[in-house]
Amino acid sequence: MLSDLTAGALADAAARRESVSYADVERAALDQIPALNALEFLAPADRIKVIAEVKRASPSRGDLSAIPDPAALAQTYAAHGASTISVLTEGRKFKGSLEDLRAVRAAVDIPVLRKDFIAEEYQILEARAAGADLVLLIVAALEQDVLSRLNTFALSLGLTVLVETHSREELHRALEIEAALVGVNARNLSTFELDRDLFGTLVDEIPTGTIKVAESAVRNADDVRHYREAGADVVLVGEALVTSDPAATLTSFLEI
Ligand SMILES: O=C(O)c1ccccc1NCC(=O)[C@H](O)[C@H](O)COP(=O)(O)O
Repeated sequence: MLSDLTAGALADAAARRESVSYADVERAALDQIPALNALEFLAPADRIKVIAEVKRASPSRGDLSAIPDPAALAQTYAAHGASTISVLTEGRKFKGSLEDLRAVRAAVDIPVLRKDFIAEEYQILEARAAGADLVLLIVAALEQDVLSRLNTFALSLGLTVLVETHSREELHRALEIEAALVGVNARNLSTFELDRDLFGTLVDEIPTGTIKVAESAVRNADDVRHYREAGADVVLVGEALVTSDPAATLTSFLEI
């Protein structure tokens, strides 16, 4: 499944490249105002922080929410305490786009993450050109040399990298590239099963000073508490926000 998602994302990037060349997107990326330092926004604090996601649909859950105005949703998230906005830009299964990312970027003054299946430099340039401050790199989708190369490339553009892991081996690969922002995703990308305890089994191996993000499977405030008690600095939440009153739900998450 992950290889299909990545192959689809690469094919879509290749299609966009027909009209926007590498040189064009590089110029647009370098013309942007500097990226916000997401590590400052997500730094450990005496309360949990939330990366709030703009998520219309997913392979595991199908359609979640139409989200006619992603900018307005992002403004609601920001107004109710989100520290960063995640925008799913994958079009085939998640019904997202770079247009969503641009709209969100223009609407909020907190960091914006391009959440996609990134496997080449062109996609990172697209992210920066659209105003992203962070990109996601999924360890399971990348050979170690490619992970390292893309991480270095993203950092060179001033981006922050969220390095996503699903196992001890992947976590060690993330630490090998000295990731400053490490995510443990509860969703098994082959079976889509959720394991809220995975974060807790890996967290002790994440060094002090590294920001620890628990990704996926937050459905209510108890789940946020569970991740917080296990040691999460940040939770990344999609479905629970887009399928409810996002202001009330986010407020309840930040009260724990
Ligand atoms: O959400 C999916 O079904 C999915 C399937 C395959 C790869 C990635 C997938 N989701 C991306 C994410 O990581 C989540 O959108 C994010 O962590 C939020 O998860 P949730 O709060 O459970 O919606």
